[in-house]
Amino acid sequence: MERNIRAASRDEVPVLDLTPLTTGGDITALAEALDAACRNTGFFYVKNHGVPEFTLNAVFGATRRYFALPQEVRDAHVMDPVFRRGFMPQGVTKHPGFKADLKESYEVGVDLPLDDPDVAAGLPLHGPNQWPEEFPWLREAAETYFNEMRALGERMLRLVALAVGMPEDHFLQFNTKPMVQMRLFHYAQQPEAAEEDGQHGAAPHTDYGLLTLLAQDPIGGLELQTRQGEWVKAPYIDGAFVVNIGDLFQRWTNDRYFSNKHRVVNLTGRERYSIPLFYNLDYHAPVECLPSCLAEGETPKHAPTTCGEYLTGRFKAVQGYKTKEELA
Ligand SMILES: O=C(O)CCC(=O)C(=O)O
Ligand SMILES: [Fe+2]
Repeated sequence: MERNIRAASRDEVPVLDLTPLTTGGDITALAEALDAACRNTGFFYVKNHGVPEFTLNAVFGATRRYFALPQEVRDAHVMDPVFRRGFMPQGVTKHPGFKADLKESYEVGVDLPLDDPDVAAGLPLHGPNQWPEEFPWLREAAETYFNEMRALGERMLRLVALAVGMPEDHFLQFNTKPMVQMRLFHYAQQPEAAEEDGQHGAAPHTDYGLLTLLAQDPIGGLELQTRQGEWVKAPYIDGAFVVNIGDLFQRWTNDRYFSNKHRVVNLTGRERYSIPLFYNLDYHAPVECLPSCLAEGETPKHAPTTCGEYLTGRFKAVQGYKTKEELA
């Protein structure tokens, strides 16, 4: 069924050409365009981002292949509760006020060995990835794509720092062991009645972190809320990523940028696949109003926190996450 929702306009979700960032050129104008997009919906596309097309195609191919495996096979790779890497079955993600999301995922992060001091100390969400030995193609494609996207996220840190009026290397100070999370998603076709029933592919939510870099599937399905509160579709643009900002970025900017709600509804009659990468900073990175975002006479709207504390809190609220101590 076609949904009676209009597509976002190019003003609402502009396309930014990252060529100057990719080639080491002058990024001032790009930072201004990003600032304008983030003051509006907080959603934009990026093209000429430097991530090779074959790497993207390979990870989508592996994702389709993985989710075509029998459920029992995937259940054998179910994520470990402490590090949260591996297969996350349908039903785990549940946003307050909605039924559990219909999607299932494979969870990947920054791969840290067990003897890493932060892992050994039990720092939440830090640890090794989990790979099914019998399917080396999954690891191969996912790691290659993760590394490319992590590098893109890191390049974009310069851009977002300039956009908010900070020195270009501001966020790079807190980028030693960033809490980057990638999710390979599979959305089954959703029954039409599900949405009225409070169930979605992904229920309306805001993202938690700094930047989300999303590879969409050509069938579409992502919808976002404009600043006026209208739901619009995020069209598929070949070769471009959808980028949006999350709650942490809203806090850094004292709400100059807004972490906008979005959702996924898949009424296409087809399977949908998507791959978001959530770019965040180090666990202990301070999250408080940036000096450049506090106008005279203004006060910070949010209490200071850290990247890791905030993310851990959101994971607890939405995905039933428990820390190592809580599990013990
Ligand atoms: O699958 C998508 O297109 C978006 C997923 C999403 O919003 C999320 O995982 O935060
Ligand atoms: Fe999201």
